[in-house]
Amino acid sequence: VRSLSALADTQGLPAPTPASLTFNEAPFAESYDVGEELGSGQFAVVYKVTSRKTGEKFAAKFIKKRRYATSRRGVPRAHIEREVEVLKAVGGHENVIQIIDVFETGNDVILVLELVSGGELFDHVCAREHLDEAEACAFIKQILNGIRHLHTNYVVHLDIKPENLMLRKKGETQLKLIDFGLSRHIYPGTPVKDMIGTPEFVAPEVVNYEPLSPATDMWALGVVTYILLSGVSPFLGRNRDETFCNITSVNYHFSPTYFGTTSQLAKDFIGRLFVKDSHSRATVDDCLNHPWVRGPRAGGPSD
Ligand SMILES: COc1cc(-c2ccc3ncc(-c4cccc([C@@H](O)NCCN(C)C)c4)n3n2)ccc1O
Repeated sequence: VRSLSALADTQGLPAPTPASLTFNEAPFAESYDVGEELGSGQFAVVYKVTSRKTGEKFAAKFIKKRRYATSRRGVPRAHIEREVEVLKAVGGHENVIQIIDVFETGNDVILVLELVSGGELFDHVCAREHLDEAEACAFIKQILNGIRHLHTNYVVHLDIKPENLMLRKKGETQLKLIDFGLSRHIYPGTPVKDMIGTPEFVAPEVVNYEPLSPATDMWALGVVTYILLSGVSPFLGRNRDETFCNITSVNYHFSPTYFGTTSQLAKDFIGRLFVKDSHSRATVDDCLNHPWVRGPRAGGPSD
């Protein structure tokens, strides 16, 4: 049996990184001063930090390590290593957050990341209720470029939603995809199944515990597009079960109340993503070539 690396070489796939990663064990406090808390999740806290050497500002995501295999607290090391591997594989794209360094302490793994200060796209949309088509299309094009970079590197994000899309700077429109905590490498021919993601954004294959793929991200992009244009969520029900039922039955509508002035092209773009069969769903390249995205007055209503 050839090694995974040799097999990867013949298929032109990126060679898998070694079984386990080692992280910088130099004291974090020797390199960075910790500033304000920016936000927190179930097992992670994000702080603004300052390089003691250069004075440059970064974000530092402190991920609580799971101490025992039987514990429900903290993140298993394999999941942390997977997130670091993915971030290293996709860094360097203008629409994807860049990892700078990784440290490890007794309780945490600390990801040092480029700092973005423009806030979440979610808040930007909420402040306006919804966006006009040209602004929504401009954001969607950036997200598509970021997703194309991921998918070209066999990475699937698996948690695309407005909260995980942040504006690089206040008053600017450049977006960065963050939070790769659920992301993973998925190679052709290696089925991956998992029940993960945020309910209102997950694709039918997630609900049905069927193989995940880059198409799973494309469904979520359809939900993001629908929300940017209308301010409402297409499949959200009164509870989780109703939401899942709406998703598996592809039960959505373009209500005139919210889509009365939306172009047919925009609705067609969304419709190509809300396709139950993941193999028939539009790919990131199909979307980048869609007339709504590429149109003569790209981003403006074209009908
Ligand atoms: C790489 O993974 C992540 C990166 C970041 C990240 C990276 C750069 C950066 N600059 C500023 C911030 C920031 C600013 C305010 C709040 C938060 C965060 O706690 N909430 C972001 C969205 N949330 C739903 C993940 C993060 N971040 N957050 C946040 C969560 C992650 O899981």
